[in-house]
Amino acid sequence: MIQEITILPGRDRNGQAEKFDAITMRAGETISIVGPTGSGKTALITDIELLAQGDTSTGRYLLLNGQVPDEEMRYNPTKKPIAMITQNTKCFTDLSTVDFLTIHARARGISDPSIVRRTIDLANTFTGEMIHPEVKVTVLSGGQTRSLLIADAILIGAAPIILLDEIENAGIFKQEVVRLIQSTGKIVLFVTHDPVIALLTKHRIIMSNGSVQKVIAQNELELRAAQNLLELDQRVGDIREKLRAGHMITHVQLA
Ligand SMILES: Nc1ncnc2c1ncn2[C@@H]1O[C@H](COP(=O)(O)OP(=O)(O)OP(=O)(O)O)[C@@H](O)[C@H]1O
Repeated sequence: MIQEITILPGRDRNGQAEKFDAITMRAGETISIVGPTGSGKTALITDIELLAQGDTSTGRYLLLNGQVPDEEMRYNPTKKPIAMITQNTKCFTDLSTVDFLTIHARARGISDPSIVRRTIDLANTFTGEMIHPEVKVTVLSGGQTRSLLIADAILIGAAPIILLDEIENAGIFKQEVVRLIQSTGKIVLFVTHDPVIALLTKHRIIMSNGSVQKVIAQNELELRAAQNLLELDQRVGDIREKLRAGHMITHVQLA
């Protein structure tokens, strides 16, 4: 059982040693990774995905439960404790959504038949475009695919660590994702440019020039700011959904 994952420092893009001792993330924690374009966010999350052992461009090392992970954990997909979902993650299989989830649930030894419906229902709370159970996974939109895979990772997948790389950009209700994911007991990292996700996560890793600059813990003030931003974001989201559905906006909705 993975209780914690630790990042040990490597080098920045100029080859200088990173200035932190170790970052340990524990089960049930949400962490965002923020920073300007090109600051090394994807490189950091990729180090975690690969369970790097000084063998990537950053020279970082990863520990699981304080130990060097064994080769099986790194290279055997059935043992790997990490699921990564990016903007480019797609399902390549000629199956309907319901069949795809049924096979995954069977492979994971889950016998409760309601798991498939619950996973599709959960995915539909993350996306404004309803996923129909009989639709083929290959024809799902980008937002639907990410919603389905996140719901699948939460309810069916066994991976205790979930990495989400810039999921916010297409048709995803990200506040729902953060809210629901916080109660799963998993370690979840979001690479994000989105202030709502950044403020809702318990910790925030700040990147610059390929290195970790600091780690900020969520505080009361930021949590309140997040709530205000969330209300604003909700209103923007409502208007976005109306526009997507072809409606017109009245000044009352903008007030
Ligand atoms: N510590 C490092 N050492 C060497 N190269 C690095 C390091 N960190 C990042 N890089 C390289 O710098 C480039 C930009 O990094 P990366 O793609 O991770 O940035 P990003 O913050 O994810 O950017 P974006 O917001 O545009 O997605 C990549 O080619 C990456 O391999």
